[in-house]
Amino acid sequence: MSTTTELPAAPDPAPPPRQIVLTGGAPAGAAAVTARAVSAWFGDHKVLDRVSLHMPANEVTALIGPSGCGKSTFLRILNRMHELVPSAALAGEVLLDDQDIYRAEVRPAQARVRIGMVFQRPNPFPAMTIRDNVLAGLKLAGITCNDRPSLLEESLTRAGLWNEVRGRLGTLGGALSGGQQQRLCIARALAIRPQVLLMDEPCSALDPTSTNRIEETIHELKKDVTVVIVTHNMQQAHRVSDSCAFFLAGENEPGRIVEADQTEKMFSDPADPRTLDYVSGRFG
Ligand SMILES: Nc1ncnc2c1ncn2[C@@H]1O[C@H](COP(=O)(O)OP(=O)(O)OP(=O)(O)O)[C@@H](O)[C@H]1O
Repeated sequence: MSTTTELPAAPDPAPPPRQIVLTGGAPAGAAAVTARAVSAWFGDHKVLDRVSLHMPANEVTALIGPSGCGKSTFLRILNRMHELVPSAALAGEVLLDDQDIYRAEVRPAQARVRIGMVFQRPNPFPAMTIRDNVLAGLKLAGITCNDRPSLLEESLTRAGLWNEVRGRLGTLGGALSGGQQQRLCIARALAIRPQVLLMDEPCSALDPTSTNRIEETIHELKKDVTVVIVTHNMQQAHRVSDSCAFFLAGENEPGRIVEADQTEKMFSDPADPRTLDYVSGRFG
């Protein structure tokens, strides 16, 4: 006797994931940032003197050095925020890949779409929902998105927050913990898909567990964004960065870079003894 066995029907192939398309934003992919002979002033107070530094694409560069040596000023020059201070002036060039972000035809807002920033204190819009916080930058930057729910999920996932908030996207951003608020701010910065993310002491207001989460996030981020981070925490600089630049200002002198190199070299065998003294906690 012969029997025929019907093969079960093959399952339908899963539909391909819909591609999220942003219109009016930055070009895709991380970009390198190069500062050439950057000097900066507040009024007649010169705070940086001819700082040159290359920050490679898809890497994390840490800016380290004692308080007041100009790290934050340098960071703010990299996305044209320095010029928001009325007395501020600067000289030199900042190249994003090979284009000067200070050339006449570039509007500051355009530069800030390509080079996002996360600040020391989490600054979500407290009365806005988590969803609206993340997507807030699109409207401000004049960017449209074909699939906002997917962009929301993508941004929160990249910021390491999706699993914690996926069930309460309509609740207020101000109700999250400090560490979650900082990751919400990272998601907000990522939602417009910048090529570079600047982080100014992003963990200094956070507990060790939240700090750890943000460091993990930074590791993930460099796959598709260049990260430049200011940190006073030498262990953090060592853990998260590929290269470091050590800033120092003498008394009544502007800040300068003493040395910049691969992080491992800076922490184990720096060229300048002042770098070793600083990274090993002997001053600053
Ligand atoms: N808005 C401002 N107006 C005037 N001077 C300023 C302003 N911001 C910074 N400065 C001065 O510029 C110098 C460099 O400050 P900056 O904040 O860049 O240093 P920093 O290395 O980031 O310090 P910290 O590690 O303490 O944040 C300091 O002398 C500071 O007082």
